[in-house]
Parts: sequence; structure tokens; C-alpha cells
Amino acid sequence: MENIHLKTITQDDLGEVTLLVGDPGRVELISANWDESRLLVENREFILVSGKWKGNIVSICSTGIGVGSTEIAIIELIQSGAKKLVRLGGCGSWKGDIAAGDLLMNHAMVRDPGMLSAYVSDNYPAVADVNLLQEIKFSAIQSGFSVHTGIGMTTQSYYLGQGRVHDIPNGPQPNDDFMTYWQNRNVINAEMESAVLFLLASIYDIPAANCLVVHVNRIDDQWVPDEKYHRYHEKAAIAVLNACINK
Ligand SMILES: O=P(O)(O)O[C@H]1O[C@H](CO)[C@@H](O)[C@H]1O
Ligand SMILES: O=c1cc[nH]c(=O)[nH]1
Repeated sequence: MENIHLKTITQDDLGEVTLLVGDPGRVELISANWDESRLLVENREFILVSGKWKGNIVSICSTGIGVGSTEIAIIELIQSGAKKLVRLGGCGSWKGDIAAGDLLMNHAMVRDPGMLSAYVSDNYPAVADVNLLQEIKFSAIQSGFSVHTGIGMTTQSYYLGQGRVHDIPNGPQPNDDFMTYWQNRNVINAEMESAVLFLLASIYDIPAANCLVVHVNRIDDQWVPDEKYHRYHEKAAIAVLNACINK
């Protein structure tokens, strides 16, 4: 089937694993460390590069932020032959002892009601491939990261939907109990794409996982400085690729 957004990929272009990043700028940051790289698509928020890592063909594609653009990227990548997908993204930690700069992997995501209900009803779980998760976790620990696992939350809204205040005059403000409710049920982080990946990959029956750099700890509002944040993404990408090609 011809792609509407990732127009210029062919069935032979994608490697053993395709990394998914929200930020288009992260594609160049990460693929610059590969032995070879080739730009395949540059359209709107979607930048797709394939190249070689330790002799193996691997790929990386940006999804943009949120459900809509991520659904497009994932559907078009899978119909172009993507075999394995790992979201290498950022998230906010909702737990005091998961620090900014740590790595976090989710085996399951809470999601907003109705998210992707065009594909499947809300009682279908948004879950990672457990074997892939374990392999990446092992590789990331070996590379020196503190790695946490647990249930996360994928939201459709960054501000109110993640319990942040905004300045809409007389607008709805976050309910103080929102984060507490989920923290009390051991939800450890929030971001905006992983559930889309987990749902679609499960429906297509291809392995998928996430590997998230904690950008901010929401308890103490500690952010990773930009330069360090980029270095952590580069290092996390290497750990993910090593896990995915050592098979
Ligand atoms: O850094 P990325 O991968 O985009 O991930 C996180 O950052 C964005 C919000 O700033 C959302 O996309 C969220 O999921
Ligand atoms: O708190 C955060 C940080 C990064 N990305 C999110 O979606 N939320």
C-alpha cells in the first residue's frame, strides 16, 4: 500500500529495528553516530533515516508529539516493512526516587478513554513486548543507566492532561487529586506516544517497547539541562540498538 506521508520509503529501506523519537531533531543527533546514514523522508514532522550500526541496517523516524502524528508514522512504517519498533522518547517521572536523567521503561500504559478506539475497544491493554523490554533493560543497565520499570501513562494533553497549570483566564485548573490518584496506583511516569505504539504493534503482532529518558521529575520539578539531555538520548539509543542487533 502506498504511504500518504512517508511517501518515499520502499519495502527494502527499513532495518531490523526502527527507533521512534518524538523530536525530529533527535533523528540527526542519533543517526550521526552510525557508520552510515541515508535520509529517506523529510515531510512535516516526519524525518526518517536508515543506516548501519555495527554492520546491521537500522532506522530511525520522528513521530512528532501525540496520538495523531504517531499513529500515522507507525501505520506507515509497519506497512512499509518495519519489523520491530522502539520508542526512544522523553517523559516526566511521577515518583520521587526516579530522577531526571534516569531511564524508564514501561511494560504497560494507562491511556485516556477513547484513545485509538477506532482500532480497538478501551479494554484492550496497551502493553510492551516483555522479551524486548528485558533485552533493552539489560543493555541499558550495562551501559551505566539507572533503569526503572513500571506502568506509565500516555496522555493526549501535555498541560491539563498531565496535571499542569496553565494561564487560561477562568479556565479549568488541574484537579489536585489527579496525579495523586495515579501515583497511589503506581503509575510512575507520563508521556504522549507509547500507548499508541503498544496498541498498534500488538494489533499487528510485531514487537515494540519504549525506552524513555526522564526529562523532568514532577515531584521536585528538576529538569535535565538541554546538553545533558541530548547526550542521554544518544547513549540510550546505543543501548537500544545493541540490544536489538545482538540477537
Ligand atoms: O521527547 P518526545 O519523544 O517527544 O516525548 C515527550 O516530549 C513531548 C512533550 O514535550 C511528548 O512527545 C512526550 O511524549
Ligand atoms: O512531563 C513530561 C515530560 C516530557 N514529556 C511529557 O509528556 N511530559
